[in-house]
Amino acid sequence: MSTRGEPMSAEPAEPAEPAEPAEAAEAAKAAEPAARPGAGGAVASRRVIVAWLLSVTRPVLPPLLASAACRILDHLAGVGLFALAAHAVVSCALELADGRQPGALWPTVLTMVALSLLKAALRYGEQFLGHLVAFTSLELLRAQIFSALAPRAPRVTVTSRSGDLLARATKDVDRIEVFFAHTFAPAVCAATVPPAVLVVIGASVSWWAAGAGALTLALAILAVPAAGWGAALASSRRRAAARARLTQHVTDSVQGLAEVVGYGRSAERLAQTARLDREVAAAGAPAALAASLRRGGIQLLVLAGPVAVVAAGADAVRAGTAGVAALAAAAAAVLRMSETVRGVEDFTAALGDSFAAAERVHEVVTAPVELPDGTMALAPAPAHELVWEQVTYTYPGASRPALEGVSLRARTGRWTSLVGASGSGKTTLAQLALRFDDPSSGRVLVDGADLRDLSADSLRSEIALVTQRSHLFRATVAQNLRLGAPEADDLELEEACRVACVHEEVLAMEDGYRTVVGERGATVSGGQRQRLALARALLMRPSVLVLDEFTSHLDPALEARVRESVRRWAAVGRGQGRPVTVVEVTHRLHDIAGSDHVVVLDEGRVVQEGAPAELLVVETGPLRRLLARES
Ligand SMILES: Nc1ncnc2c1ncn2[C@@H]1O[C@H](COP(=O)(O)OP(=O)(O)OP(=O)(O)O)[C@@H](O)[C@H]1O
Repeated sequence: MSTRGEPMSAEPAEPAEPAEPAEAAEAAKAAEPAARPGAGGAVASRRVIVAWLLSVTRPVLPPLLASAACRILDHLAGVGLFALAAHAVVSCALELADGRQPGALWPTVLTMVALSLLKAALRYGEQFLGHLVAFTSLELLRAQIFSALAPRAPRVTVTSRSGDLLARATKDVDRIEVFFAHTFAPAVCAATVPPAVLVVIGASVSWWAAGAGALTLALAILAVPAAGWGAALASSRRRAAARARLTQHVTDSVQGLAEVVGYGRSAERLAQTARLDREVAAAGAPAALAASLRRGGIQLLVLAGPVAVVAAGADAVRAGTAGVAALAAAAAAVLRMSETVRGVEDFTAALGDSFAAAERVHEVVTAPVELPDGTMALAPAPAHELVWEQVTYTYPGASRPALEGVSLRARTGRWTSLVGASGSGKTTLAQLALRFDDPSSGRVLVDGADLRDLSADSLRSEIALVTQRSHLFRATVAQNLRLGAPEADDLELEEACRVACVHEEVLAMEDGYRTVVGERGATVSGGQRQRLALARALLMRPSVLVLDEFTSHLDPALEARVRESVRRWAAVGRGQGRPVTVVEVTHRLHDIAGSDHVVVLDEGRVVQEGAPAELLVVETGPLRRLLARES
């Protein structure tokens, strides 16, 4: 429990400079590209990232190509407009200077109007198709993230920070939009429009003028954007990691709002948020500086381009092989290609962020599945036997095992209670039965089959887990109940709620079973949430029910009612005349009298087990010590 005066998180209270070791370690951990399974493996090379992003766009390749084609034609139309205008103006000026009446301008004006309309349509087409590609690709990316997380669930929730995963699935994915919407088409355009225009200039005006234009454009498109790219990418990576820490902190603060306010820590949390905000800004400063320098350099080259074209093409005019108006049109065309250059500059400035985000998402998508699904299906049965055989388990990153050499048996159709002091390993043992993770050594068996060999789907359709903190979604009561049994009808819903002793309370809610429970079940009481979670599990008609402190929020009278009701339900089970297997984790020792078998755990080991009647008469020993502590 946090007490006044101590900071609540690993992040220190203000002042934060210099960073404390704990904070530095935390920051380094967050900056690590692939700390845990939620993150993944090592950072992939840029080529791999680009290939992966392009592979994501495969289903949207036609609109992507169409968008690039629209941009190319749009830019060519822009160049044509500028060249036409420059040609017309200089021709008129020359004719006036010679004392002649300028020729009719309306064909030029009409052509320019037509080009402008075409340009507008092409621009709209490029934007529309580009964003269609981007949003479809982002949708595909999010689907990739969730399908990558699904086989790692629920382990990923044990080993990864939810705020970090949230940042990867939302903000990082959004940042990749730049790659899809603003990179491919500008890059293709920059690679095609200038060469095409320069060839026309070379053939119709002067190859020297074309060469001068090519030099300035090549420097503006290739050399300057590449300068400082490595440093900018490193800065973007640091900023992405800093943003993830900020998201983690804000998520934590919002989820723990009651504690933050209740313990008077609002100012401290705000100060920590402000510090993390400053870290984000500081991490991104080098990238911003590089972007400003690039912009200045490109601007200079873009303006130098027409001057260089005129200087290099002057000889052709003097030699009479090119006209002044044509040279002016060439200079205007090169000036107009600043739009093409700007496209490259824009995506270069944002690409660092986009790449850093893509790397973080790629880590999630390509992280190895640490719990490969088994191929055998667990055959449905009225009940199953669970066996933990010499199980040792250490949480990722933990220095000592939570369980050490635990062997125990939860017999078919019996009620087994796991008791022990806080931290003795009861929950870990229960979670291993649903394969939240694999034991570091030893095996967990269902009816003799190793969980590693069984498919997760078949396992989870037979075994249901009710925890003390079961999650309710922001959905109706009925939708929450149907999570594991979508086909259950209303009568079955009501029956499950009756067994969980919550039916009357649901009926009393504003819209009964259609009442929307707030995010994380915020609009129902802790006890109601527990009983709804119990009803949800019962609705699945499991043959093994794992109950982890499932009555911890209930008052003694209600708890006794619920327990009695669940015992009656368990005795009938799936209605095949045989009781289901129940494994219960409990602190409440007065409950164990109704169990068939009691296992006492201490510091990750089994220290006593037997029928309650045998254990309760023993005058000394672990259970007696626990009972003494309780009274
Ligand atoms: N995600 C985790 N990462 C690292 N260590 C963990 C994690 N979850 C639990 N532990 C540690 O594993 C040990 C066993 O925890 P477990 O939750 O299984 O105990 P428990 O007997 O169920 O405790 P309680 O009765 O308080 O719920 C404890 O030392 C705990 O600190």
